[in-house]
Amino acid sequence: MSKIIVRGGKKLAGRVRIHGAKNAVLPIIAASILGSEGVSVIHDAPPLDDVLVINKVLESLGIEIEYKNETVRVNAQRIHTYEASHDLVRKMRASFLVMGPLLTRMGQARISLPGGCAIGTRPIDQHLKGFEAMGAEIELGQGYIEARVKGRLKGAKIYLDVASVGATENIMMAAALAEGTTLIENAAKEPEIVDLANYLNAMGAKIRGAGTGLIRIDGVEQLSGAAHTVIPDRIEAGTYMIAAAITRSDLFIEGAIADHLRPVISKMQEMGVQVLEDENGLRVYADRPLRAVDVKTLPYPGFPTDMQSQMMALLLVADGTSLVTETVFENRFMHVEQFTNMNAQIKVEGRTAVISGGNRLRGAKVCATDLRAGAALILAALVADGDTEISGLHHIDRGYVEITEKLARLGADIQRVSHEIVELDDEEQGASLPIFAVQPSMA
Ligand SMILES: CC(=O)N[C@H]1[C@@H](OP(=O)(O)OP(=O)(O)OC[C@H]2O[C@@H](n3ccc(=O)[nH]c3=O)[C@H](O)[C@@H]2O)O[C@H](CO)[C@@H](O)[C@@H]1O
Ligand SMILES: C=C(OP(=O)(O)O)C(=O)O
Repeated sequence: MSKIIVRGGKKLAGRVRIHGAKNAVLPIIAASILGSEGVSVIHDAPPLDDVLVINKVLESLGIEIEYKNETVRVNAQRIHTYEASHDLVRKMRASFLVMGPLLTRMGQARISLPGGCAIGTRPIDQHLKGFEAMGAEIELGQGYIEARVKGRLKGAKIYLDVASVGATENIMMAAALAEGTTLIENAAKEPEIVDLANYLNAMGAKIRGAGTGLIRIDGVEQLSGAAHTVIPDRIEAGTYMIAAAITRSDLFIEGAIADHLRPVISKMQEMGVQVLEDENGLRVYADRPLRAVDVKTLPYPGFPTDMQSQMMALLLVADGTSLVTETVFENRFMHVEQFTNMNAQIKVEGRTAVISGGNRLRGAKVCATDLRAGAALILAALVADGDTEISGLHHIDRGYVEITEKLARLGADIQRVSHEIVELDDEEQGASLPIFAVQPSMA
């Protein structure tokens, strides 16, 4: 078992490079399934566990994948099966994004029910409603979903009951090879949807309106592999913006796109954080006391749910009482209990957390209960008194490239240690003792 140990109290300084967006690259790799000619070359694919999983899902379908130097090459000319391996799909919710591409390309897809962070029930009814509207027959088996269509999917008008990111992406990919025109109404507007549409259009698709609530897809008969560079990760960028503010430091967040971060920038400015926009990124510094603010998560362009826990960490050090309301996922306050272990004062009332800022945070043993909760605990630990030990790192590894090394390079006192069993010989003790070994830093 690995842990991150942070000794709080250090100022940070310097530049941090933002990697490609996890939530953009996963659907883009899934969309590569659609390319029946040529090869796709996807640049700025971040080295994350989730990227390795989606690559393996494609490999298990018989697709050729090569992943080197943050570039994924996908040759999907031949596909051997329409069934995605259960072991891989259960590891990551985004694996379900292969359903739309497989169904439209092969006429059939069989996928296990997806896993993912335990932040809510996360149904897939809107994805299935879209496929059915396009003529697919859906069968729900024990632990899997099978979809079939005779001939090609047919374009349809699909109104999403919730502006789901995944459903918009899955339906957009399925519709790209459907016969006729598909309209997605109440579509999600996230930048990752736009990135996916740009990639699909580079493959030969005809998609307009991505980034608005109405997306029009004119189906084509064939798509080919294409080159694409993934957008920078707005959630990773937002996390480092908060690292700058919470430690009262001055950081340059290289590659951050201000337009993708409007709600985060404006909330931080409302708190008194300085954010300066530059064509190469954002400079963020905090040189005055921080004010409490209220935050409500919403679909884009609202405040992102994936930044809620990190923002809560920042509100813990602000003067006054803040309200954080989570409207996207019904179970995304698991970090509250962990923050409380660090001496934070938070009360949860339904979907709202009431945060009494200004309590001195104390180092503690805490656990990352999901990906962003893990990042938020690291942020709080940067300013806590004493040492904080964070476990549950498999969550953090899904979405942050070298977070320990990046923060250490900026000046944080942070290290990752792995728990190993070391055999001592008879003379020493005659027993196995666990020790913590510091992993070699990439810094
Ligand atoms: C890999 C990826 O891109 N993950 C992101 C994606 O997840 P994901 O695509 O799973 O999130 P959705 O936008 O689909 O979910 C939003 C809300 O819609 C509900 N819903 C969704 C689908 C459906 O068929 N029925 C339904 O009711 C969900 O339960 C949730 O309450 O968007 C979320 C919301 O910005 C982010 O937190 C995740 O980081
Ligand atoms: C919830 C997240 O990811 P996923 O949808 O892959 O679980 C996230 O990126 O914060």
